[in-house]
Amino acid sequence: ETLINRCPIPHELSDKLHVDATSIESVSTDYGNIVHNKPAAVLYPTSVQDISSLVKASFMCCVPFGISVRGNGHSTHGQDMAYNGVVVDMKGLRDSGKGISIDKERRFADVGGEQLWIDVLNATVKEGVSAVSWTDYLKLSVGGTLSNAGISGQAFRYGPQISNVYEMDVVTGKGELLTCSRYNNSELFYAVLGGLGQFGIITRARIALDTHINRVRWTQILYSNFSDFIEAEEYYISQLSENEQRINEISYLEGGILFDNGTPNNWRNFFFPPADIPKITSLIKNYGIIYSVEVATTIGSSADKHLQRLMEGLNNVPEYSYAKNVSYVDFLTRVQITVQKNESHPWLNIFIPKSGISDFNSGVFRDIVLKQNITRGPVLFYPMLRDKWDDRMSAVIPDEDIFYAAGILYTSGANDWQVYEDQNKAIMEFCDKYGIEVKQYLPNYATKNEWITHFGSKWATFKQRKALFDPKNIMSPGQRIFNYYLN
Ligand SMILES: Cc1cc2nc3c(=O)[nH]c(=O)nc-3n(C[C@H](O)[C@H](O)[C@H](O)COP(=O)(O)OP(=O)(O)OC[C@H]3O[C@@H](n4cnc5c(N)ncnc54)[C@H](O)[C@@H]3O)c2cc1C
Repeated sequence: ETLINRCPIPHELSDKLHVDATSIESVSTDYGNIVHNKPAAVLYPTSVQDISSLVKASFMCCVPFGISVRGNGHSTHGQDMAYNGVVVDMKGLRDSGKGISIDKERRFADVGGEQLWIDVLNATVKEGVSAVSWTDYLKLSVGGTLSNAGISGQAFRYGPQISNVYEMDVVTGKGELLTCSRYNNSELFYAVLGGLGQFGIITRARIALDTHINRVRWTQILYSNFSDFIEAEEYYISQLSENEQRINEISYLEGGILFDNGTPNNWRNFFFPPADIPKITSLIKNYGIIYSVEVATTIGSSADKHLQRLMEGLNNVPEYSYAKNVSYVDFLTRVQITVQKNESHPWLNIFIPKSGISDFNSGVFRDIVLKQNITRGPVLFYPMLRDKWDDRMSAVIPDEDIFYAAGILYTSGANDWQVYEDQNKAIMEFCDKYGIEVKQYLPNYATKNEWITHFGSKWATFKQRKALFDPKNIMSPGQRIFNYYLN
């Protein structure tokens, strides 16, 4: 018998709660294809009221059942699952075709938590506006990225996506629907942003917009030397990070590490011209590792001016650079992914304090990743500024003004993901041994003590907020923070 059978479920949900094998299977795996957990049922809500009724039913029950939200299933370690509980598949709400409303004058969009960023982009661009902070890949749900942070090459300037939210509607772990912002129910607002789904379900977020820029210059500059690469990245962000007015200017910067593991056009739709690929491949073979700075700027803007300096060279001239002009929509949709059925994705995403990046380069990129030579997939490495994040939010970042986001985005066969997880473990152990205080992004831990260490000084507040908004530990059990013993 499953827990849900012991709880009275409101009559109006009976058609929307599915227990058939196809529905159960569809939410028992995720992008990672590593963890597989079956829920007792899947809810396909057609209204916010459905979500609230379900959470209330669990909350009122003597033995509550766990409830997870599946935005678009792009977790890598079962964070979106609910063993023996109920998964709320937000697809149900998305299918209703509503959920994005734009206020062009006041520069914001009210967006359902179930909406995908690609749909937000398409809807806003039609009105000549768009969001300021993005993720690399856009088939992610608004609720899913706001529960983590939502990062990409715009974050150094505009902050992560969680820094660009004005207001939200949230169904808490008690089933109440509350509106929250910095000024109203602020404790809930800060808890939910970066809160790993622990406090409730985001059903609406009010997102900051700016004028949509039609075209950008998209540039990639290659360095053979780590310090030149870092100097270039930090030069660019230091020139542009001030609170300049956001008008009419795009500036995006990400860094990547190129290994000799396939095509240097990894992940990106199309970047280097085919004729140049042999030259780039031989550069990589020559050096073992090539560092790449990828920039997008509004053509003719001050960002473009700083880019010119990079192309000409700071202390050293780059090995290679390539630029083309594209529409901003083409740029934002550059990451196109097709997933093969037998693939797993044991990804590791971490934030590294600036003081540790040089050791990280030699100890991790050179001594672990290059030597083991199992990494097939993009490796990202780019800087962020702490002051673009709000420390009152649940998201956890290193305690230094500049820190780097590293993403080691493996693709493995279905059965050999453990080899990659072992490499991830070796990376974390290296950082631990050399005192590099990294923080996992999209965190995944097996024990409560590891979670306590992860949250550090934020743990007490996180726990307090959990007691306030989800006192029965109903929400997002797949994250294994408060009910880690379940999976
Ligand atoms: C191919 C790919 C590319 C990615 N690129 C980026 C990137 O560039 N930048 C970046 O920051 N991240 C990136 N991610 C990570 C991604 O942001 C997270 O995995 C995110 O959780 C996925 O969104 P989703 O909608 O698929 O969430 P799901 O996997 O469906 O849900 C994950 C968890 O998020 C929480 N959640 C989801 N919806 C809600 C809601 N409405 N209310 C409250 N909590 C909710 C819940 O805890 C849920 O269990 C990428 C992931 C993949 C697979």
